[in-house]
Amino acid sequence: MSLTPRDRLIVGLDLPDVASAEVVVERLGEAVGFYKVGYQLAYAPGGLDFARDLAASGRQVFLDLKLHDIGNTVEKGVEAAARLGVSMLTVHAYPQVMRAAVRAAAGSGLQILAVTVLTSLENADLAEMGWDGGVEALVERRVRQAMDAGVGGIVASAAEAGRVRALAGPDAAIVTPGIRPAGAAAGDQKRVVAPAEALRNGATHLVVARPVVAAADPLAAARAILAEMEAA
Ligand SMILES: O=C(O)c1cc(=O)[nH]c(=O)n1[C@@H]1O[C@H](COP(=O)(O)O)[C@@H](O)[C@H]1O
Repeated sequence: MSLTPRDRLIVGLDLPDVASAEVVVERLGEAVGFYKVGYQLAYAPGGLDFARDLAASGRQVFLDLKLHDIGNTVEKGVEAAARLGVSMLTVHAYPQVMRAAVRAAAGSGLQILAVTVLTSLENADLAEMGWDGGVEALVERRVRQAMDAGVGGIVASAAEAGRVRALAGPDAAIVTPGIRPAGAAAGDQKRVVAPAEALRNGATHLVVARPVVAAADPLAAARAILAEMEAA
């Protein structure tokens, strides 16, 4: 079954509290059916209950907690997240972490996504962290390790989506943040790609937060992105 732009657009609810998130979800109405709840909202009072209720209301929810801890802690955390009824959960793409997450999610319907190299990083940032091989080589290494661990989806920049597809095979989800429509401010993102180009590169899902939730008219912003995706 082929996915529509509406199935592929994930709006990041990077907002300070549940009340603000409810306003945005209400305004976006039927136009958007897939939301991401990340640090800011998840750690706000009621944030995880909101994620659970949003999933129960029929929306798909991507819980973006980017777990990275010892295996036992990751396992227990993933088991608890699976009980919220969300569709996707991120972990950092370290082999031990990914294996623990995949083990814990087995049979639950929760898809584990491996965050390869954050879209806010470029080669100089990786060198500062002790990796001199550059972004592409590190993404490739982590995609291979993610597939070995049995992870179902990859988070990377859409700039690397073609390479990710070649390594991850036909079934993996390729979830790409750092999406910027023409003219939108990059902010702290360094590896940015426009919506249509991201799809052409092979991304299965586009994660967009500020260009929608910080827009004066979030519905108009989301519709413009969906139209661009439709034209891809
Ligand atoms: O895992 C993520 O969702 C993620 C991974 C990554 O490499 N880069 C990245 O920006 N994200 C998230 O995607 C969203 C992008 O937000 P905007 O830059 O406002 O569109 C944020 O909520 C980030 O936490």
